[in-house]
Amino acid sequence: MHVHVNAAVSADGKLSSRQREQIAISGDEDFARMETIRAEADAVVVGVGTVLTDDPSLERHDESIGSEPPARVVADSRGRTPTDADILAGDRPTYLLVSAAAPEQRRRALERAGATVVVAGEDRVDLPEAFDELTTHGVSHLMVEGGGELIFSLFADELVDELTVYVGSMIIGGRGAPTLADGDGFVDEFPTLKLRDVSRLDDGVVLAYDA
Ligand SMILES: NC(=O)C1=CN([C@@H]2O[C@H](COP(=O)(O)OP(=O)(O)OC[C@H]3O[C@@H](n4cnc5c(N)ncnc54)[C@H](O)[C@@H]3O)[C@@H](O)[C@H]2O)C=CC1
Ligand SMILES: Nc1nc(O)c(N)c(N[C@@H]2O[C@H](COP(=O)(O)O)[C@@H](O)[C@H]2O)n1
Repeated sequence: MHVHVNAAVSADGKLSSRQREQIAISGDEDFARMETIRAEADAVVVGVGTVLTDDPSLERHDESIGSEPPARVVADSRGRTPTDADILAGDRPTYLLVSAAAPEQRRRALERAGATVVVAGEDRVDLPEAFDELTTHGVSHLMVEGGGELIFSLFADELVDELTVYVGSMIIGGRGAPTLADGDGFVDEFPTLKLRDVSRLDDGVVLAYDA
């Protein structure tokens, strides 16, 4: 499976503010670029932290791009996704990746709301195992939109093939504000990237890396 992480950060590396509400860091051109990456993907994944704060639809907003809208995926160890979340609306498949710690009642509620529940891992979603399961559902190109906890785990599990980051011209600040890769952080054996391209967009830059 090809895994492409795409996100937007402020000039000081934040995904959002300490209040964790959604902030438009991207301008119109970068949101359009994000749409083209969504259109190339078989599925788009976010962590449940992003579902709880942003309630994204992961819709293709511009229907002229691409043919088949991507499926939606949430990494959600305990099945905390609300059953009325936008990510469950409509007919496209939604895969809820949960761990064995997700209460049976929550799993059933999410299935009733239309999700396909994939169990992988004991206490936390085992991402390599869950992604293997997604390939059996036809997902060979996966876009990751965030947030920082999920992105860190993907680097820790060496699952990332490609990273594109829009760096917007604003400062958000705050030691508790999410960054591109949060989690426990690396103290050695830092993942290294190969810079492939740098381009100006809106009032910022897009950095494209191979991982
Ligand atoms: N600027 C941007 O491009 C984007 C910004 N965001 C922002 O990111 C913030 C949310 O990010 P986070 O709080 O970091 O949450 P997150 O979206 O990364 O979700 C983390 C949650 O995912 C679940 N999870 C299951 N298995 C996991 C695993 N193996 N590794 C890691 N997590 C796993 C856990 O319940 C964990 O708490 C929000 O403020 C949102 O607005 C989110 C997406 C894009
Ligand atoms: N690429 C990007 N730039 C920003 O400035 C952002 N705030 C985000 N946030 C993420 O975009 C997604 C929006 O989803 P919907 O269009 O509502 O489906 C979602 O993943 C946000 O967290 N991204």
